Amino acid sequence: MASQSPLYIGFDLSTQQLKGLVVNSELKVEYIAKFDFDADSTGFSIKKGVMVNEAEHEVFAPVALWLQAMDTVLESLRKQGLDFSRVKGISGAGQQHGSVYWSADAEGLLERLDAKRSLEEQLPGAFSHPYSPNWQDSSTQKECDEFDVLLGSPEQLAQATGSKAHHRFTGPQILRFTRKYPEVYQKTARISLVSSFIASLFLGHVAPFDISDVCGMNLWNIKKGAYDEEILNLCSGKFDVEDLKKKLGVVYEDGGLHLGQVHQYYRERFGFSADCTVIPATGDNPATILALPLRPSDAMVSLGTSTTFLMSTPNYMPDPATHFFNHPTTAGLYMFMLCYKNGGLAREHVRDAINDNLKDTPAQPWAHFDETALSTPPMGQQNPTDSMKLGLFFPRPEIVPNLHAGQWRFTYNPANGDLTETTTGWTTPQDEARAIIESQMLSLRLRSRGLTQSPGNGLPPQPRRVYLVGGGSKNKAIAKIAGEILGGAEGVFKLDIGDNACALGAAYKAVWGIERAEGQTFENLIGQRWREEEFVEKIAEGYQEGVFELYGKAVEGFEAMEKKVLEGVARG
Ligand SMILES: Nc1ncnc2c1ncn2[C@@H]1O[C@H](COP(=O)(O)OP(=O)(O)O)[C@@H](O)[C@H]1O
Ligand SMILES: O=C(CO)[C@@H](O)[C@H](O)COP(=O)(O)O
Repeated sequence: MASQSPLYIGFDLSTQQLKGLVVNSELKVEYIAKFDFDADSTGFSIKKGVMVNEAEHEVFAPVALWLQAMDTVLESLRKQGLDFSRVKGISGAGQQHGSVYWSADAEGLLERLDAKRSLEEQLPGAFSHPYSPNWQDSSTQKECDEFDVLLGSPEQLAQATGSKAHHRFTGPQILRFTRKYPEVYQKTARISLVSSFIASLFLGHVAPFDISDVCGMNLWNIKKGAYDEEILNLCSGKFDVEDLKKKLGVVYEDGGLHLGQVHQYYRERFGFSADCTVIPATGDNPATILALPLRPSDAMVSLGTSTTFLMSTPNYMPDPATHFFNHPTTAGLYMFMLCYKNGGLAREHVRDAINDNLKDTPAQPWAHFDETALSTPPMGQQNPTDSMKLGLFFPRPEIVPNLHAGQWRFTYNPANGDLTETTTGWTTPQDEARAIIESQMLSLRLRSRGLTQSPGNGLPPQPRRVYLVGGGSKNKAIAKIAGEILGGAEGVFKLDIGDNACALGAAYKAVWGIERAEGQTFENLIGQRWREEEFVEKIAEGYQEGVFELYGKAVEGFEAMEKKVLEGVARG
């Protein structure tokens, strides 16, 4: 007899793909389906999941693409044999900050979904605007300046909302939308985040924002646990602030809240049962920290399209250089985050340059990149007295630090502090394989050092463990260099489910939302069911005496290099 034990689905709607991942109550993965936006979609002029308007620094994605993806992922799960009637809970993870603009017809269209037709066929009329601004967008400098001065300074905005103003954050994006598309804004009935958009599809009506993902808007006052009225007032532009509040909707504190039963459409079309419950979907980064029982001393590095550095902490210490979010499940905890726009795609540029230079693209496209990175000594120093090679590699405008696109190469002598912008001594592109990984990891170490402590035994401050997740976590060369720079008293680890961490975290959120006992925390429930030896794998050494300290010196040079580049840009 077929098993009737419960199953839970986590969707991950990220920049380049939609995944659906199904786990059982024992946290074991049973099914995975993936829709790659570039490779699998039809009818959209996208590249790497997005469209670009260079003239205005806009980056956006067609919402209908995500409907096509959802139709296909559900079909694929059906074809794999998933018995949807066993699914008791659905949650999701959405690329953060993106906004979806629903029309006045949306609620009716969602409510009346016809099981004989796909979502893509039925929902185009549900959107007042066909595109969702993407987190890589940098069109909102003017709006960010207005947000940053509103409460007095970027520091004060960060105190209130967890972050200073950022181009991609939804508040500045909405303000720009009111200016660029005033008529469309007026006709917009509701605004969703990508996370609440996923929940809305399954509920059959517009879902509330999630308590963690709402912190990616620059609108939510984290300490007050409410929208910041003054900021909302700015965000509504020339329009009525009360109307904006209606568009945004209420926010509930409980990340495991039962939002409602899955809509009839999914029962009829796929065979979901009537007691399948929708749990709030959260951001892809908050969902990533739910993929394991993360301890405050651990760090996660997500190597997706963006690179992000994540920690779970009870200390709310906002700073304009970093982000704090409410923890997606546990009141009193926060997620600390650094986010880099030039992550996976910037590494791919160097990878492609190396393959072009060798006139060879191997079946495993990263093979030459990895070999080159590993055969280059730390910071390109053939001898300890050589200068270190340090660089910044930003094919797109960067978030950390806020810099325009460009490449900068330096040499740094730690003995006398001599720092020179030069390409002399650099062999391009070979030296860049190691240099780009080092550049990304040194920036993480520089900006997270205030949060790390000594793990004991006289070791310098560093994470207990570094977990790598996202597409790049498959790469052992990156893992090795990450361990040398970031440390990790116990080593560098990756999850057994490879690059599906955020879909997994979303599925675990659904397990917790449905199966938790009264008052049981996420950490407690997942911790009890967690099988360390099955679920994680050590992929590289962490702390190595000597090289960690050498990179400590490189951090000083890296900090000085960034300062010099920023000063140069400010001078024009
Ligand atoms: N073997 C590999 N080595 C390094 N990077 C990789 C490898 N495989 C995939 N990637 C990177 O992973 C990125 C996609 O990561 P993923 O987490 O799936 O993306 P997202 O969640 O942002 O849509 C790609 O841009 C690619 O650069
Ligand atoms: O903007 C951020 C976080 O602030 C990005 O991390 C997005 O959330 C997209 O993530 P990926 O598609 O790279 O996973």
